[in-house]
Amino acid sequence: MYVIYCTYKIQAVAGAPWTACEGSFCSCGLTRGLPGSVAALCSCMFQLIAFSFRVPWEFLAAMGDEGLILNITHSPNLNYGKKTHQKPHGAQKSRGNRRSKAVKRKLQDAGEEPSSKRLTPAPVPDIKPKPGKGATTESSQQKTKKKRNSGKEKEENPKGRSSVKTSSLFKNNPDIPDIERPNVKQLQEEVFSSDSFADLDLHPHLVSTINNVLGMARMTSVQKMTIPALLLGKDTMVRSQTGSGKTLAYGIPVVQSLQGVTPKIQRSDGPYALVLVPTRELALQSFSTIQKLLKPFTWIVPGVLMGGEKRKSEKARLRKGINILISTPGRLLDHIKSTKNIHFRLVRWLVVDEADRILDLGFEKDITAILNALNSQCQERQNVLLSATLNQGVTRLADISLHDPVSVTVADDSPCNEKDAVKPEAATEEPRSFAMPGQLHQHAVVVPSKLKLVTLAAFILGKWKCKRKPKMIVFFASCELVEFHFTLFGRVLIPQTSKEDPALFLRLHGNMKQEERTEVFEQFTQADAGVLLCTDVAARGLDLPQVTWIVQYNAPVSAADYIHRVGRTARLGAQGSSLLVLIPSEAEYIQTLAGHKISVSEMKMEDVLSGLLMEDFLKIKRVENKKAESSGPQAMRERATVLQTKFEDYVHASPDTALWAKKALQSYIRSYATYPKSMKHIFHVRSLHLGHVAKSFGLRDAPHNLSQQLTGSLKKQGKVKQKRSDRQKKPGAKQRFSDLLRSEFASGLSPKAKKKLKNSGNSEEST
Ligand SMILES: Nc1ncnc2c1ncn2[C@@H]1O[C@H](COP(=O)(O)OP(=O)(O)OP(=O)(O)O)[C@@H](O)[C@H]1O
Repeated sequence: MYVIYCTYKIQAVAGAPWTACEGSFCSCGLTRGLPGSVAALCSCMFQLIAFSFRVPWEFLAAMGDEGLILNITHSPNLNYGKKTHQKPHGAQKSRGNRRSKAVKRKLQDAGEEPSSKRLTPAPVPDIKPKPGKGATTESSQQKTKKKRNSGKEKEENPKGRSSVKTSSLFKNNPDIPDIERPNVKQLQEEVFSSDSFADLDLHPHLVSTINNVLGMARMTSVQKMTIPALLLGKDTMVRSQTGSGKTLAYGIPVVQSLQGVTPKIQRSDGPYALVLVPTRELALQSFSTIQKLLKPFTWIVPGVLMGGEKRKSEKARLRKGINILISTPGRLLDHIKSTKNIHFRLVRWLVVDEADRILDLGFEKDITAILNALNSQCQERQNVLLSATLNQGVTRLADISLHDPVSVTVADDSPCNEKDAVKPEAATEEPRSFAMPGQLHQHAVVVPSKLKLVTLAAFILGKWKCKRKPKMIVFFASCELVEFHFTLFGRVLIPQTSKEDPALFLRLHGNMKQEERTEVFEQFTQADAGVLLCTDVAARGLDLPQVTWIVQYNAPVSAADYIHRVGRTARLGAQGSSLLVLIPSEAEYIQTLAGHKISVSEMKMEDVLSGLLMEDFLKIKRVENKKAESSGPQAMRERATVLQTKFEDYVHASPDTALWAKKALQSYIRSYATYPKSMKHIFHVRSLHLGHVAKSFGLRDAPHNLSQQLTGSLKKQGKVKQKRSDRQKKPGAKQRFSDLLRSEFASGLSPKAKKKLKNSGNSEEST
């Protein structure tokens, strides 16, 4: 009775949980090796002795902390500089430790880091793929854990130190490797030529439209080289840097040739020119440029066909007649198969813009079918292929579509540049180097996974504080990732930016309805500042004016994609900057880029995070007149931790939001699995630390079973592959699984499109 009384007293006096005292004594080795109940009894006795001899509670608590078994709420927080205590030898075999070892094992199974300060070692819930189930699956144990955790996060300790405990953001991170930056001389192009459009043999009304409606006087280099070749009737392959004016390079000759057709073109004649582009937004943009050029030639009717629009209204427009038809390949093929009125008898031009991308997406079959339909109805035709990154795939397309082509390449690819270039193995995949805009300042920042989310947020907030607000595009690997960050930033960051001028976040991806996509595209085009979160759907061809920053939060799958993404800024001689975010295991990617003559300079993570020092909402409130530090590495780390805690609080506010974050994490892992073989030595799922990656989704723990679920699905796919190969040779199931998961092109497909995708590997982009 006395023992119980004293124990009760200790608890009452010190407010300590019984288990904590037990932990303290167990950890100091006095009860080592004793069976559980005996150890507990002995612990009581030790407490009794401690109480009788007035052993200070701090001492007991310190012992408990040394043991690192159970959390006693006295420990100071944000102790970044302080070394962690070593576990006393005796603690190894204590009951508490035995239990924590099992938990560690479980967590390690799920990819979680073994955390020494975990409060309740309950396993975190599995990802439930079915929406809405999350709310019912949380066990009471987890709820208890959450309750305790949230108490821990918010607490202010009596010594006046703030307690931001959840995010040990700056501990246990891998070292950031020194970035070796090879001496790379990028390929450069002269953007403008000295020649004017009036120097060409064009219709005077066309020249005045270019000068007065489009406001252009001088030709760009690519226009100077391409337009004359096309006016001579040659098939042409055009490669020049992003934002160099390739649209007009083909648009002007097409309009010039069609306005001179005699007798005059009738709307009901149907198509004279066919322009194929990979995405809907690019279709709209190209349509708008052609429409402007046609201003003085009102009898020539342009039109656009693209996925997401109503087929019925497109059929009606086709019936009335479209003379310059701009389309995504899938939708055109759709009409070829199902629309009676479509014919190509009079087609004189075939233009394939972003030709390499169209083939990347697996449209080769569609393109071949379109070419067959064209060839069967018209023989005399001029063909043009264009891209900033023409590759071997396009050479194949050129073989089947071009006759004796002229090749236009603006960049000075002289051998003298070659000696500086580094050629890693991966470069053999894409043997050519491509020109980059000269005024583009490219940076890369290497950030541990745990800090990735706060670093991105810090970067956006830091730029938003600048005098000139940025117009920024942030690229992600999938629709789910775009949605996740759009919502998270909208909820956590927007309320904190100034009331008069809140950050404008927009998002664009393939899972959105077409009307919404078009609206966002137009809104961002017109905006002076804002942050567009998007997938690669916005990477190609889009001419969004005055974009100042490109951020690649997830590395692209190829150097070509890198070039097109960064090519959304620094267009036509303007200034622009880009930032590539990499985790330490991905740092080698910088050398791969160097192999393609792409030179990036390093930006330090600390410099990005220091942007948080300007954010008052991240100041830590301290009690007892202790002033929070407002500068220096410690203050920067504190604020990063506060921001991370805000993200975590939002994510863990309900089971639904937690489930939503887990799904985003899952999408990230899946997208990671789709990097091509040649890049797997850098981007391999195995090199990801799930526990750390989870932090970048505001999750406090790696979802249990995530890795099993993923390998499970791959194994399942593997079995399907095995069965298939028994029956017939088909493209690998794993490959198709990868294709399905890849970027936004794989998600949100209509059942019909999914079936199509299964059969041919095509994307919904063109349908
Ligand atoms: N001669 C010119 N003078 C001034 N501006 C021009 C000229 N030619 C094109 N532009 C403008 O340059 C911008 C980029 O043109 P465009 O989109 O055709 O580039 P691009 O080479 O197709 O880029 P990408 O490879 O990214 O698709 C557009 O805003 C266009 O209006």
